[in-house]
Amino acid sequence: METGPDLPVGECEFHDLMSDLGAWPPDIPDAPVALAVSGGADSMALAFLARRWRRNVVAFVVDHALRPESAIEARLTVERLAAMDVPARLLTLAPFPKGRLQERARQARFEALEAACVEAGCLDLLVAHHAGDQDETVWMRSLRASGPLGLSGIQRSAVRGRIRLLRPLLTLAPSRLRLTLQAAGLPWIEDPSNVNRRFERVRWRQDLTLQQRRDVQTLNLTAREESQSREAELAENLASHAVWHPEGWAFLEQAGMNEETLSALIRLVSGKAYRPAREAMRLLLDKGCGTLSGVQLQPAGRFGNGVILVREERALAAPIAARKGCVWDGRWRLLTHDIPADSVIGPLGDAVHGLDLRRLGIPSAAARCLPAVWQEGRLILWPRIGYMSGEADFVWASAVPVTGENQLTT
Ligand SMILES: Nc1ncnc2c1ncn2[C@@H]1O[C@H](COP(=O)(O)OP(=O)(O)OP(=O)(O)O)[C@@H](O)[C@H]1O
Repeated sequence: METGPDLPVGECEFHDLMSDLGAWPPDIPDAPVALAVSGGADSMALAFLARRWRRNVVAFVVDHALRPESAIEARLTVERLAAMDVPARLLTLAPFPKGRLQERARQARFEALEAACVEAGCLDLLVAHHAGDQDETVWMRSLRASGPLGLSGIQRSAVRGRIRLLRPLLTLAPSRLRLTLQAAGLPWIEDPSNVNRRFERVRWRQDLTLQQRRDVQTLNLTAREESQSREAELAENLASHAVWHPEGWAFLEQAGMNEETLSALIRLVSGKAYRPAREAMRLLLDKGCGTLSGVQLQPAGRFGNGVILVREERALAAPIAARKGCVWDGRWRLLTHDIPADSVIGPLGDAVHGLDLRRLGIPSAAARCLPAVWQEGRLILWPRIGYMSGEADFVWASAVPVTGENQLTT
């Protein structure tokens, strides 16, 4: 976090922060930049600054519908944004199942924001994490003995699903965001959970001393340097020794086998957002084959001198109702229109016996986990993926790219 004088964030300063994030396409109505705005001070300041930086922005306000007053607050935020000349859309979430509420709410919020961005033609979504959030995150991860990747903290830029998440305020102290709004005479909503000490983050927010914040910033800087060089090594190793196949499996040459590469490929093939635990990863590497995180590692056999990584059939998600745009098993998005009602997306499974897998060059275990459209237990649409000429278009839709998480230096 900066230690300079507490001043409102200026227009030029914000311009520079946005330029640091890369080149921006023209400021045209067809490609607005999206803003995630909760109505709190941080994201309202983001909206204020972003609108002065660019004409064409669009804000999305998510109502989680978890508290009785949330609908009123969300509408108020939409009105406040409109008064700032920021067009805003309200996204109200459907009720979600009980348990792991915070995690589920975050996931559902992201899915709604991503879908809204795609619909509005936005490639980039700005969120309002700031330097305080970064300190607390890194501090909590250090308490859990995270490695360099964890300690490198919240990323300033990250590809998530179909959009890029950008955090232009990540180096700014939250006090400066409030000052920015105060100087402009703009209101915001105080969320009571932001001061509820039941949450670990809130306790650290209130209790971290200045010295602890400084220490954690140093830790963060070192970790980021280290993960950037690891990331470069990983990219090089992948480029030299790994092959990604569009049917959702990977080949890794023996010469490229190491913990970092395997762990990145396992995350990719599993479709999950997180890498496997380090200890389990090491055990798997020692054994050279086995299953981890819903991925099966096996000798490559006819595919070459190395291993292949395929999705583990037993770990597949249950079938889901087939609708255009939906994602099954965290990996495959269905793009086809005109899907019969009451059909589901599920694995090809035994139906692979109807395929010439040798000619297609797909391991049987990988083919069994490919998506297909089923109706009353009958396969009605084969997948059209890679070299397979089926009728249903599926595209790979895992949440996180295999590498490139630390592509920006901050
Ligand atoms: N309900 C929401 N609608 C839209 N965007 C949201 C919502 N909640 C959070 N965000 C976005 O995600 C970022 C991080 O979320 P987090 O929960 O840490 O923020 P917050 O404390 O709830 O809100 P704020 O950052 O606005 O004070 C926010 O800065 C905002 O950009």
